[in-house]
Amino acid sequence: MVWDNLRAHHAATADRRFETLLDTARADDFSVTAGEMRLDYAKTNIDTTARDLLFDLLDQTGLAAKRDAMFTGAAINETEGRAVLHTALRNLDGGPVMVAGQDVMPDVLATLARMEDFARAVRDGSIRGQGGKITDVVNIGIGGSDLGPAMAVRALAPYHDGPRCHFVSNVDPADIAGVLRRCDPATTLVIVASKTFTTIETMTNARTAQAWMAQGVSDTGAQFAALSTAADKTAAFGIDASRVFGFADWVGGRYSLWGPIGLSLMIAIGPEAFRAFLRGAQAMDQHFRAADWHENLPALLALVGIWHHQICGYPTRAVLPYDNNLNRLPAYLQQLEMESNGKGVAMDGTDLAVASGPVVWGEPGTNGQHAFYQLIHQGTGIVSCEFLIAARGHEDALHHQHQLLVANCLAQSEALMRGRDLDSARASIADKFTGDELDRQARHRVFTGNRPSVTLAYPQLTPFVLGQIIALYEHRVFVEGVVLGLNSYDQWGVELGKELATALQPVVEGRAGLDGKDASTAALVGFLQRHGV
Ligand SMILES: O=P(O)(O)OC[C@H]1O[C@](O)(CO)[C@@H](O)[C@@H]1O
Repeated sequence: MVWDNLRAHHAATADRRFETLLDTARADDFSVTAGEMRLDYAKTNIDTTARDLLFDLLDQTGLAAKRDAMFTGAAINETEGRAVLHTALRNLDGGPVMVAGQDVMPDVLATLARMEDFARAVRDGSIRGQGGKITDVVNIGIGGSDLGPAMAVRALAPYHDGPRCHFVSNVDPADIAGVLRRCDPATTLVIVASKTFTTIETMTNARTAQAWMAQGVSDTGAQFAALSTAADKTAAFGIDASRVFGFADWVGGRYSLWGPIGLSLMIAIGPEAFRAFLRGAQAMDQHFRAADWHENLPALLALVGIWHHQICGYPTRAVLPYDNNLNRLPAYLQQLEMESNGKGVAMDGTDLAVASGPVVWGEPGTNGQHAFYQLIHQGTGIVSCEFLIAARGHEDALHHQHQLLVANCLAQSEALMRGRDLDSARASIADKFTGDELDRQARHRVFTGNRPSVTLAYPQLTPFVLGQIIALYEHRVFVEGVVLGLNSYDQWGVELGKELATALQPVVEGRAGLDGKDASTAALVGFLQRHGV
């Protein structure tokens, strides 16, 4: 019923120019400030009727109760029978969080303290490589065991005062070979990051790194650490328990940056800055739990997303950070959002009644402006855009460049909204063309406008603010998942490809025949074999 009402309201208002709604009152009403961040969603076609209906969706799905169930350790990941408690990893005050009758916080805080001791020792040289102080850290992991720390180390580059950090994820040997070539085994720490410690890409790369390390040092294990839930497997790999940082199955891979998977980040920026990062996320958790939906950043961001994708039917969402250090954020959010909400089956096993989550993509501004913004402004489809912008960068001496960056960010959302009509297009080139040619040329310069965007603004990309931003997106994914009625915390959709790859490996290597393979795959294997695979 609410969905129908939303669709009907969209149909009735779709042709309206939403710019006409915009005045000072709307700019204030359709933006929310929480902590240090401001989310502006005034440049959308959402009006108060649409917004009220969207709030009805939240009530209809019982969001408040489901949110509380998540924070208090209920097994809301129903297909795997697990709690979802990445929030416990940043519960720095240590108030009890119960899972199956047991408080998980003592273990969480003890692991955090062990990570801090380890990170400090690597940073100050009391844990050394066999050739001296650790100069390089190589994190080997994939998916959530890579994207989070890789994104955050990049994002917090201005705070990076520890050893160099490298990230190896792809099973393509070009990835690890390129990194190891730049490192000295005698002063490198290899961190094998894998929740399961079975992921074939990670384990293959870890063995390659082990062999590389053996060429340079006598005790390879002494320069390895592991981040995993599987203590038996890390021991079998030869990593001493004192260098293994474990976590529980209630931390999903794509939500794991806050705990041991964040070790490379902690080594890079130091334990104090890492705590500030956790505190930022914790502040967002507290906001999400306490704020009324009208003032609730994650809820509002989720509702804007639902309006644009499930109601308006815009197929993709572009994340456009005007913050170069967030250049891995779109990739990080691709996993967070698409692995969480890219599902066609509802929690109860029935087909999803509405569209699953959107395609998420993006690049930092201003680079994207000179690449794909053409389509965003004049393509036949509409892309909902999400801009991120800091008031200040970290390059004080170049603040004028930062101001130019800000101007570009604001100009884009304005251009998307306003567009340029035929008359102004004509006027802009009236000195160059006349008659029919003027008309023809002018049409190419028309921007339809009326294209929506939201802007997330913050003072500066500090560890605290980054923590807030990432937790905001995590909770947005949660809200969207609840409203869509699916389980955001499993990822069965990645399994089939893994199984088939395992079966195809001996075929590719020529140790097994092509029996049962389809004609296209067989022909491709044949081509690659003839060319030396
Ligand atoms: O940390 P692991 O167990 O190696 O898994 C890596 C990634 O693989 C996935 O399970 C998907 O294949 C992700 O969800 C996860 O982040």
